[in-house]
Amino acid sequence: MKSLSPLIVYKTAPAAMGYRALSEICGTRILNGNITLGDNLDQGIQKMGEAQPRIGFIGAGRMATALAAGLTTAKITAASEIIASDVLAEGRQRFSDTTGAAVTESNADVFAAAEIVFVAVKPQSLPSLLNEIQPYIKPQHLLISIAAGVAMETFLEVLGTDARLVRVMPNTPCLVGASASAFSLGGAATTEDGALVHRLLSAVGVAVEVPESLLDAVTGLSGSGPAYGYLMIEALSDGGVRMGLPRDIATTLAAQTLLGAAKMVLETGQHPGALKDAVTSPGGTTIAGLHALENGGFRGTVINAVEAATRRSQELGK
Ligand SMILES: NC(=O)C1=CN([C@@H]2O[C@H](COP(=O)(O)OP(=O)(O)OC[C@H]3O[C@@H](n4cnc5c(N)ncnc54)[C@H](OP(=O)(O)O)[C@@H]3O)[C@@H](O)[C@H]2O)C=CC1
Ligand SMILES: O=C(O)[C@@H]1CCC=N1
Repeated sequence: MKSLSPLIVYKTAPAAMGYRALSEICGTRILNGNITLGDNLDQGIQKMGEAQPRIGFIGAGRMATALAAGLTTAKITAASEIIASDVLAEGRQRFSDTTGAAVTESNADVFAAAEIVFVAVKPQSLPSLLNEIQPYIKPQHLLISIAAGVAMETFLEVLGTDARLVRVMPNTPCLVGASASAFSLGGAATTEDGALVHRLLSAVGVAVEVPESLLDAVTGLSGSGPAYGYLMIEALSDGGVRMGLPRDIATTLAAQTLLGAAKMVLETGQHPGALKDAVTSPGGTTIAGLHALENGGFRGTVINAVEAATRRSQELGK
């Protein structure tokens, strides 16, 4: 048996996976604050080197929780390989209850334990946060900002252009493996970093790389978009209730109808207009409903929504 401090294990493990992962492989006991590892330490360290680096979240709010839960459900990483910090006790509690992962009050703990660090605080909290975390960022860290609107230039002004930085705009359906994300590489991020981010995001949905100049538009469309979808589902359900359907049946039919329409677009590759035409019989029910939507300015309203959210994203970065 060998006895090592947690720090030594971190330094020994090639991918800094953390001693909990190593302990799962080797079998350990904790004695007087030291970890006692089994004889198969070398084998354990080798397995850790082949595995996914540990993932940290600064800010354990709604988006971080959805991402962490989605990643563990997708089995891209284990809950034991995730750590999150938050200034709010209730945020930490919700994160650990939902994901089973470790939480801490200390942002420094996250950088000590993880190689991939998601910055998941609100854009307004970023200026002070960046100054706080600047000393913790080492060459082994890959930083992933999910903050709406905040350009990578703002990060790099504080952190230096040597920082490996990726900006991502995810959305909350990553919780159920159905997110739509876009990302851009910045700073000293490598193509391997881009491949890693693509792999993580693809595990919880669809991921595309775009120039950073398009990320505000992505925010206005898919970052905020789940809320537009929920509004549409709620409104459809209200319509069904108005026409006499029980609420639970109306909501199920509304949600499944939008899910089905989305799958038809993604899986048939047909234009949404052609799919709409296939539902619309001459003189039938659908054209009556579509006419009412067009009279209400449906398309213009949705376009305005994406434009307004994009403009707000641009403002948040200033
Ligand atoms: N929610 C969404 O659907 C999406 C959100 N995003 C982006 O993700 C980021 C997080 O959003 P969301 O999860 O909704 O926000 P939340 O407010 O739910 O989570 C952020 C958490 O970080 C905490 N926090 C603030 N400052 C610090 C700090 N210095 N150290 C540690 N924790 C801190 C906040 O506490 P406190 O409340 O006290 O500030 C809060 O608990 C935002 O930048 C947003 O633009 C991107 C895509 C979609
Ligand atoms: O509302 C917001 O600002 C965040 C960014 C995208 C979705 N939610």
